[in-house]
Amino acid sequence: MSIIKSAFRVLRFGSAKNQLFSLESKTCRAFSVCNKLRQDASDANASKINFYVDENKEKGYAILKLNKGPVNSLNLEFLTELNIQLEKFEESKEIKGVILTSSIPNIFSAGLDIMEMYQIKQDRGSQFWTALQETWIKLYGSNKIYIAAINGHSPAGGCLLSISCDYRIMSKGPYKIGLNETLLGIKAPFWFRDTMINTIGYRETEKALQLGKLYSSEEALAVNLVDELADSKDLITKAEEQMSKWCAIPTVARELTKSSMRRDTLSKLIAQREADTQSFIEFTQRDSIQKSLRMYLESLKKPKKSSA
Ligand SMILES: CCCCCCCCCC/C=C\CC(=O)SCCNC(=O)CCNC(=O)[C@H](O)C(C)(C)COP(=O)(O)OP(=O)(O)OC[C@H]1O[C@@H](n2cnc3c(N)ncnc32)[C@H](O)[C@@H]1OP(=O)(O)O
Repeated sequence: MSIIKSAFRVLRFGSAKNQLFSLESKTCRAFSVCNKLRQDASDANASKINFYVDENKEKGYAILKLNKGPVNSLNLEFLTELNIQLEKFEESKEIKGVILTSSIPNIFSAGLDIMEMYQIKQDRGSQFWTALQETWIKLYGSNKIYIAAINGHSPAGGCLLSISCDYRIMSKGPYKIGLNETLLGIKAPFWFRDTMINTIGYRETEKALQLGKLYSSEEALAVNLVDELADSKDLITKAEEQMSKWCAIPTVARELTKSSMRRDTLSKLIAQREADTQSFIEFTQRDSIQKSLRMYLESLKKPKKSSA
């Protein structure tokens, strides 16, 4: 059961009951829009393996490895598949927690697939944004323990995935993490911002978001964007050690505590999902934004200087 649902339970007889049930029904409507997409995604991607799941039911946790080459960029189909998997974890009685990592060396996730924002039709854009909202609500609102084992670069949407987890361990190395949206000419959505504030505090977020700052792993540790650094070869072992520690905490007390910390941030998006999607569509259709995205895409496609 998700944090949102348990929040409804806890407050069932309280004065917030009507407001929360209205939030829940809005959420359910938005989720049902995704049902057909889910079916399409599972049909279309039956032959592709965009992530691996390694479940250790004896120990009570799973390892989810993102595997969508070349850079785990998040497009509609990938997000839809991930949402199905997150739901399976949430419903599992055996799985208490999930280690989220990537099978692609040096890359955790390059964030949102920029092609989902560039010259995209309104319908697709709307489905894409709804799927992204759902991923965040499921991850940030999960009752399970999520530990991010960040094995490489984690910009923008990759950073959002990481900060939606409960604990972050990052590989030592020349990797970057942060919300760099302003460098693409766009403003980070309020729920990206709020998740960042909840992680590193207001002042640091204000600087980081305006500058589009990408932190090195050492800098990320210094501002609590990540909780721990590890040598690449030890990353998963360290994540498993941490997971055992979290799994040993009394479950209901931990879940209620997590829920109480995250409920307000989640409710803010849930109350205005449709308006947020409209803002995304309106914003990304602006000529100035399309121009910025085109320039950014071109800079990504430029041949890289040889290191030799
Ligand atoms: C009123 C307000 C309303 C709200 C408005 C909302 C507006 C939208 C808000 C959301 C915005 C942003 C969130 C995002 O996540 S945007 C994505 C940001 N990501 C990045 O900036 C990362 C870009 N990528 C990199 O920096 C590097 O690729 C890397 C991750 C460091 C890896 O480097 P590498 O050298 O190993 O690989 P590289 O050669 O660069 O890339 C390989 C190929 O992959 C393509 N690619 C990389 N990143 C992306 C991406 N994010 N989307 C799509 N494609 C990507 C790259 O172009 C290469 O392609 P090719 O092989 O040359 O064809």
